[in-house]
Amino acid sequence: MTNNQPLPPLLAANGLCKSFGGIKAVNNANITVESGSITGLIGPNGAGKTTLFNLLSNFIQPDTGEVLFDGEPIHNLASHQIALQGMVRTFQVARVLSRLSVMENMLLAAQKQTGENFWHVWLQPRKMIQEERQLKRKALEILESVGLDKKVANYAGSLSGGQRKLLEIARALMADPKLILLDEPAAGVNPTLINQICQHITEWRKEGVTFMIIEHNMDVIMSLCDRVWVLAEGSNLADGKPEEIQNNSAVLEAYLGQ
Ligand SMILES: Nc1ncnc2c1ncn2[C@@H]1O[C@H](COP(=O)(O)OP(=O)(O)OP(=O)(O)O)[C@@H](O)[C@H]1O
Repeated sequence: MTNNQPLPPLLAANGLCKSFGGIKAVNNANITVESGSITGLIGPNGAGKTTLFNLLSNFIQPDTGEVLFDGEPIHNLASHQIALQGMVRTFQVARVLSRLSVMENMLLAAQKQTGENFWHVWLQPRKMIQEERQLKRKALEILESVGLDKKVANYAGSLSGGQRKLLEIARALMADPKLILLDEPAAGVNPTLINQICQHITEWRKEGVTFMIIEHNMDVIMSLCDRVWVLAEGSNLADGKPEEIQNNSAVLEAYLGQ
């Protein structure tokens, strides 16, 4: 039997609203992210992009509307449960644990470790040690792929801004995510490192990771994304392929009118 039904989106936001006092930061926003895509989210400063990310990851609760991840509502799930389901995020200012080493930052992000359970530490110490070894190997592989393998023993706080962003993305990958929400991965990063980050994102997508990216750097958006959503004043302004968005007069007006 053939099944020609299109796959449901990996992430869907329906009618999201969020106000802070009198400010409607997100106002009836609708977004979908297809599995396997690199999806962009752009808009002028203050358009509501980060607030929308916070809602998509249930970091904050919407006033109205719902978010479905893999077809399931996420409003009752805590951040770690959402990560276990396969959605992780990074922040505009990378949130690494400065006083821990790069490796410790990576290991903390790993999911489903036997060692997380107190009784397993007592009952299965060998299994725990094996798992830790495997996790370290995995962490090292990911760190190698982003060029941070020489820094494993360094404090995360000693990394440059760009390297912290790489560490944050590397850490997100430790959770074997289906979807990573990246908040301005190129902001404050030098052009060489931006190119590297873009190459890594393309590689990871080939390996099956879906991305949603907020970014002000239009070269990054245009070169990476399959589809771009545009927010203005908290609401959907446009969505489409990068070249369609580039030539959309309403989008140009929203940016130029800033
Ligand atoms: N916690 C908060 N309390 C009050 N107002 C907020 C809060 N968070 C966001 N806002 C307001 O909501 C609006 C949208 O902000 P948001 O940070 O989501 O925009 P953005 O598109 O991510 O902006 P930028 O591109 O400048 O980062 C802004 O007017 C902002 O001042």
